[in-house]
Amino acid sequence: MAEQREMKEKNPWHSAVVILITVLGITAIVALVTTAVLQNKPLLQKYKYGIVLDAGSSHTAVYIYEWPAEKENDTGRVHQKHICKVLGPGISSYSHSPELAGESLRTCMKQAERFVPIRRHRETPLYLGATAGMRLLSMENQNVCDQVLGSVEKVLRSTPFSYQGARIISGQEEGAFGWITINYLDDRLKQGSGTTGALDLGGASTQITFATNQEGMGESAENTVTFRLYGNDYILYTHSFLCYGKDQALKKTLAQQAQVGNSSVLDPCFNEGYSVDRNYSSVYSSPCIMAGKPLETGYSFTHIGKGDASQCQQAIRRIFTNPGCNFSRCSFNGVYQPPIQGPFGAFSAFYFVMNFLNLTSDSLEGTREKMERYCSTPWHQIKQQHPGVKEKYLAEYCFSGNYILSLLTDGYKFTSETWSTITFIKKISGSDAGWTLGYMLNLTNMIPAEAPDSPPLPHAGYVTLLLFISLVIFVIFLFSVKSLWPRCTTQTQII
Ligand SMILES: Nc1ccn([C@@H]2O[C@H](COP(=O)(O)OP(=O)(O)OP(=O)(O)O)[C@@H](O)[C@H]2O)c(=O)n1
Repeated sequence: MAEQREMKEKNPWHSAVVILITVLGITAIVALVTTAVLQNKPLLQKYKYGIVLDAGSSHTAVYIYEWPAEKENDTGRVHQKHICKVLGPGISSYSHSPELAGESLRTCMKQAERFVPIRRHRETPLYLGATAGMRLLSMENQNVCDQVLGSVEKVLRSTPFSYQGARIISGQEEGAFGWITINYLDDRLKQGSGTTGALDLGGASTQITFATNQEGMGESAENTVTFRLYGNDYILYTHSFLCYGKDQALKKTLAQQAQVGNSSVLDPCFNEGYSVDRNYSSVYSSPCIMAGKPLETGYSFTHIGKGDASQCQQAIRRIFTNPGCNFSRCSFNGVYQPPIQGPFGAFSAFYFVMNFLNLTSDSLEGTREKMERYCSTPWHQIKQQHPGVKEKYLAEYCFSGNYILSLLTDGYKFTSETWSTITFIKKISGSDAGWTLGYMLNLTNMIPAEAPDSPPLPHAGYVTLLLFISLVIFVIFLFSVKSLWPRCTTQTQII
């Protein structure tokens, strides 16, 4: 006790300073920890929304997208919240009663009102993009086409959303925005790493799009699209083949097998035992089949299945014309195509068909074999094996599988080696592969041309580092303070 008293007398501030430093230190640590915890606690996230209607040739789908309000430029942030499939056919099928085209959208638009919070309705952009069905209708009858667009516009304007327009998008846009969608969802754009090509098969058109090096792209300006995204330049090859979607390709194949006047058509692309009465006018009812269209198409015929995959592919090959290639290389119909550069994502009907036929992970040879087997299976057996599948789809799968084989190999020149670079996909990270997301990202400027500046550390890392460094400084400080009074401890220990 005497020594302690002696020490206090020697260092009158000792106890007070040590207590003060300890209190300040503890207070600082508590403050730092509290700040770190508060900064990192999950915030109540606010979301924004965008709606895109894909008015395709076979049907219309309404896509609702959602993204965190504060982080619009972060790759992969926008995701599909909901999809509503409009009942009935695509809007181009309402040419006889255009006003019903708009009416057909009402149910899905009501659904959209429920999926987007009311307070966001007014600011939610709403777009409609029509694809190949409307491209064909505009070729057939521009006036009716305008009436159909007017009818959908009227209904979309009556919704509480921010209507931004209904238009027919070009085949080039359809291809390029499909490419943006899959690469955005795969998080490849911000990384600036290699990209994935896009293969899209619809009912009335099909698109092929892939990034390629500059060499050779000067050959065909109409097949070139350039983008600068997140500070990276992309030169894309893209082509849309109108009339080569799978429904129009089926009509083309049937038309070139049918001879008007014949009462039956024996079709290798349909299963044996399949037999349906059709009218020739249904085959020729498209601007895609103008060539060879007879003046009188009022006859009917019986469409009979023969079930032969090899013969079917021969028939399909004849719809790809070969008028000569004016470029260094072509795909088909004299269209320029540089050497394919994979990997590729194949979506829409590419996926529906190959998924149904269980062909999403087979080699090219395996695919050919399975197609032979599928097509030679009698129709009654196919129906028995797939009782839940819509009969129209079921009947067409032999044709559709062979068409995909032929389009990819005879058309786009995929080989046994490059076949494995194709992945058949429906969704990526919960969002459908297709042009709609890319279209919205582009129109809302959500993908910047330059990479946004980002701090060197993420927020959580920054707070943790700050806390750690502060603790180290505090500990060093304590040790230094302790060493300022060596005699206190030494003297106490000696006694
Ligand atoms: N389960 C399904 C769903 C659709 N389909 C077929 O897939 C094609 C439709 O693909 P989609 O991408 O929806 O085409 P659309 O947008 O309607 O056509 P386009 O882009 O050419 O306008 C149609 O032939 C349809 O019969 C199919 O075979 N199986």
